Amino acid sequence: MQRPTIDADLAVVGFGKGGKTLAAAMAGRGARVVMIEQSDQMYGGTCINIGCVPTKSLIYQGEHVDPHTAGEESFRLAAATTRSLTSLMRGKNFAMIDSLDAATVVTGQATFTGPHSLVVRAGDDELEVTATTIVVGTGAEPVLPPIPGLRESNHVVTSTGLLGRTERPRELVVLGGGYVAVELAAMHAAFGARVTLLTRGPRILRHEDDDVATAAAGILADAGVAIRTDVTIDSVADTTTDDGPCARVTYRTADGTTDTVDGDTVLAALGRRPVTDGLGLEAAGVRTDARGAVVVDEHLRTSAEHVFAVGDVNGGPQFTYVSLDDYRIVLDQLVGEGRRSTADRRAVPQAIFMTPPLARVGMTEAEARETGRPLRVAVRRVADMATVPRAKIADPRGLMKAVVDAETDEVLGVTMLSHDAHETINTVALAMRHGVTATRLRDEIYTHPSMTEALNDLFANLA
Ligand SMILES: Cc1cc2nc3c(=O)[nH]c(=O)nc-3n(C[C@H](O)[C@H](O)[C@H](O)COP(=O)(O)OP(=O)(O)OC[C@H]3O[C@@H](n4cnc5c(N)ncnc54)[C@H](O)[C@@H]3O)c2cc1C
Ligand SMILES: NC(=O)c1ccc[n+]([C@@H]2O[C@H](COP(=O)([O-])OP(=O)(O)OC[C@H]3O[C@@H](n4cnc5c(N)ncnc54)[C@H](O)[C@@H]3O)[C@@H](O)[C@H]2O)c1
Repeated sequence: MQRPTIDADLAVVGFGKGGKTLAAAMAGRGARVVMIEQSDQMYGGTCINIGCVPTKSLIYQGEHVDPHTAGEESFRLAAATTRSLTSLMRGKNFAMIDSLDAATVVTGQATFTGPHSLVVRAGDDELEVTATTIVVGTGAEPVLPPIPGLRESNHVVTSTGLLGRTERPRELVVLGGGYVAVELAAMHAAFGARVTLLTRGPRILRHEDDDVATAAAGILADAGVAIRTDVTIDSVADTTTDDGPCARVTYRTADGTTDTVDGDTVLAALGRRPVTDGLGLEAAGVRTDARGAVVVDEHLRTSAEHVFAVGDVNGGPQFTYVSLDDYRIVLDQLVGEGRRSTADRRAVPQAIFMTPPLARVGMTEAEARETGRPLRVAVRRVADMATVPRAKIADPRGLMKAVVDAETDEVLGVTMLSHDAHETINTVALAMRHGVTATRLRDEIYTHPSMTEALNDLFANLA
């Protein structure tokens, strides 16, 4: 029997930030758009359902735990609020596309069958979608390295499994020292879980300078996260102790000693890789690289002229706002002047939502030193900055760091581990993008009291 077919101007695979925004923009211009999403629990993509929104909701609520309520109960309430929030946003996202006359949302898993055709499967149902232009926005998924017992354990979860929990873990073991590991370790500690974090390098947050990562680790330790560095994870095995069923993680430390830690929950936060398996990209002539990422040019065009890839799947930085910028590039290709490109991206900021948050734009000091440029560097403890009284009341922890070219006065990078850092960093990023010098940032007028005014102090202390 022949499959039913829909013909469209644009087919988008994956309801993530870049894909959905493009689908809405194109359908709004009257193009016939088919938006394909494999799960009815994922309208809106990773960020809304299993990424930024649930983590940030739980982190925020963890920062405001009622001291009179037990941690488990606070967590239960926070999880329920978070679930309502993601469910509301999922519904709104579905409606945003579904309500457009020119758009059709199809729920099922898409696979390429030819350069311009996809089959979408949901159970026994199959639908063929043909389109002039196809955009792949299938995101990324957690990596589970071949550590013996990791996949087999009943207690190991990825961020998706952990964020789906309504009960707080009693003893959480976190494997990894990056974004997901730090955010979820800090959040669970704030709700009173016992948390142990195992990381393979000499410190967490391997992309940051030593002084910054050490300060962040100190804050996490004070918040109750036990951090073990230079660890090699040997195995995970399910067992039962006096506390009940759990997983035992066996690891080696730098001096070769073997140790173990038990957790009723073990979070594998060991990186995320692009989702391209089973997409049938070869049928469309779309190439992938060794990591499975779709290979794209600076306009996000793949090796097939009419197929684009946006978001995590194209191997770029894994952030929602980068996926959004990918949308702008593809829209410009489809209906604009075709000038916008990934090469335009400068000073893209990032933030890890521990408490206080850690945000950076541009280079670390270590990266800047590698360029061989003459540098001036300022490192200031927030507690020593006379200009941030509000932070002294709210949260005096952390430090700020600026790295500047000593000859040109160009700001090369700023790191903030401080109250409101995720907001303040955007001002610095904008300044860097528009060539505002360190001296100008030092002498600008900022509101008082605010964290931004700390820039007066930071840039006055370059040495
Ligand atoms: C725990 C966590 C916290 C995060 N926090 C932040 C944060 O605070 N800030 C930030 O900027 N970024 C954060 N990120 C990263 C951010 O979520 C991602 O970079 C972003 O969501 C990627 O969007 P995307 O457009 O690539 O697609 P995604 O949003 O990943 O969407 C891809 C969609 O494609 C669907 N799909 C896959 N294969 C198929 C198929 N064959 N057929 C049909 N549909 C398919 C999937 O179901 C999914 O819905 C976080 C990530 C995680 C995991
Ligand atoms: N606030 C945010 O913007 C935010 C929050 C969460 C996630 N994200 C995005 O999602 C991406 C994925 O997050 P993530 O934390 O999973 O990845 P990550 O790349 O940030 O960290 C991965 C960690 O796993 C460790 N690791 C990898 N393989 C290992 C192994 N075999 N043994 C031991 N350790 C190993 C690495 O050393 C690192 O510490 C991030 O890079 C980020 O782009 C962003």
